[in-house]
Amino acid sequence: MQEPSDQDKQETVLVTRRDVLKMAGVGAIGVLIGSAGVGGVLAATGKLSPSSSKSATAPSDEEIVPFYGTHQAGIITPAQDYICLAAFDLTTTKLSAVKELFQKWTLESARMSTGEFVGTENTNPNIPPTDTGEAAGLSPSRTTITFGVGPTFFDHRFGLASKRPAALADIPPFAGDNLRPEWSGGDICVQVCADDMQVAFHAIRNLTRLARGTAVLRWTQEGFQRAGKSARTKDETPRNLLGFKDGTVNPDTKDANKMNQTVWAQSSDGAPWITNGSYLVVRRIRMRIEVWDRTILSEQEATFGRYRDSGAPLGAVNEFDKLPLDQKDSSGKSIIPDRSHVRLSHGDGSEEILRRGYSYSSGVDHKTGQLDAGLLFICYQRDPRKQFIPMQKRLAQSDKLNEYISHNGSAIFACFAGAKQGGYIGEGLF
Ligand SMILES: C=CC1=C(C)c2cc3[nH]c(cc4nc(cc5[nH]c(cc1n2)c(C)c5CCC(=O)O)C(CCC(=O)O)=C4C)c(C)c3C=C
Ligand SMILES: [Fe+2]
Repeated sequence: MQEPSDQDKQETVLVTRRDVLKMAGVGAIGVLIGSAGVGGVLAATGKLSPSSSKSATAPSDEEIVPFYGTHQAGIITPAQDYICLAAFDLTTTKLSAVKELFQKWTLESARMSTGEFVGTENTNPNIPPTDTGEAAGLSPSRTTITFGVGPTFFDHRFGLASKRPAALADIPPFAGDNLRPEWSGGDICVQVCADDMQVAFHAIRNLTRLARGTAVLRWTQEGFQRAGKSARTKDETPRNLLGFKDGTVNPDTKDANKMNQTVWAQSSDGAPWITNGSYLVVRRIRMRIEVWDRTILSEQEATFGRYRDSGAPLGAVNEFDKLPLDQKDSSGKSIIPDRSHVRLSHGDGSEEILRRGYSYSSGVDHKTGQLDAGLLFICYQRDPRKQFIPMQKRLAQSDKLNEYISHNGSAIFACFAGAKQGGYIGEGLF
């Protein structure tokens, strides 16, 4: 049999999305998609037989990350290639409106995660389409949409002050911070990750549209990790914009006990509604790329405490070797320098965070003519007071890397537990 051409494959997916539209008029779409997914819709429309719904032309299981579950997707999910991170401020003072927003966001996020359109009405010529359309024909791309609320969510406006968890601490100022309000804070955050930037953008755009009258965007930041297709090996650690492998040491997301110890908030932690959720800390960290590029290799490696090429710790051979923190050279100096990034971030090893960062490049800083590029540092944890905050305090004080970076955005959010089908994100709080 002749292999379908790329054009054929695209056509089939386009048909999928048009079929979804047509079926919306029948009113059975939610039930159908809830139980069968997009492949089921295709099958029901006769465009694909059920057995072919996992073919190259229909979204396969690998392209869909389930939205519903005990935990929100997008936290321990293996990182996708792209991120669109958005912080919103609420413009309403009615808690009922906030609750409705989360209900709408939940339903539509679940749909977008399977590659469906937002809403049901896209063909009536007399009204604007409910979906903005730019993701038509695109795969679900492992989209995950993750929601959280910041400390300001618990101020006087909604009567929720008593529900603010102690772990949702204000991030204290750190030495050298250069924070800007336009990249900091927010009542709500929405993290969209996907293997296609257009799909991620589509999600943020449509969620913003749904929030009209209730919340407005405060800031957004897009980021990238690497292009999945261009990575030589799927499991290779991605490199940051300073050229080093970044993400080598991270708690094992497949180890459920470890995740309960380090990432997921527990019922014993004090705020029932956040149980099975997690705390997100975001820092927008600009890199002084031009200065770094004039720095000799041995100094770059001493800055991180790792070799650039292999990613191995200085004094070791392989990327995943243990840090030889006690090893000294002939003059008695530590092989992993005292002020190196890995030594300081590692500390005594008792504080661990789940890093899920992305590189960003946001054009030129017109004041200096230099690139505004760096790391959108993202980490998840069970309690930032015991994890991110003490770690960043050490780094801010002495990290050699500080010569080459500047933290210009900061935010913290309590990310809800996952939702059950029929429920909604944030249900325990409202
Ligand atoms: C407060 C937490 C951290 C910030 C902020 C941070 C910024 C930052 N990191 C890199 C690059 C690398 N980080 C690496 C390791 C590493 N970093 C942190 C924490 C923060 N980093 C931790 C906990 C670790 C692991 C420490 C350990 O136990 O070994 C590495 C080495 C490779 C790796 O393990 O990923 C690199 C490279 C940049 C560029 C940056 C700010 C721009
Ligand atoms: Fe780091």
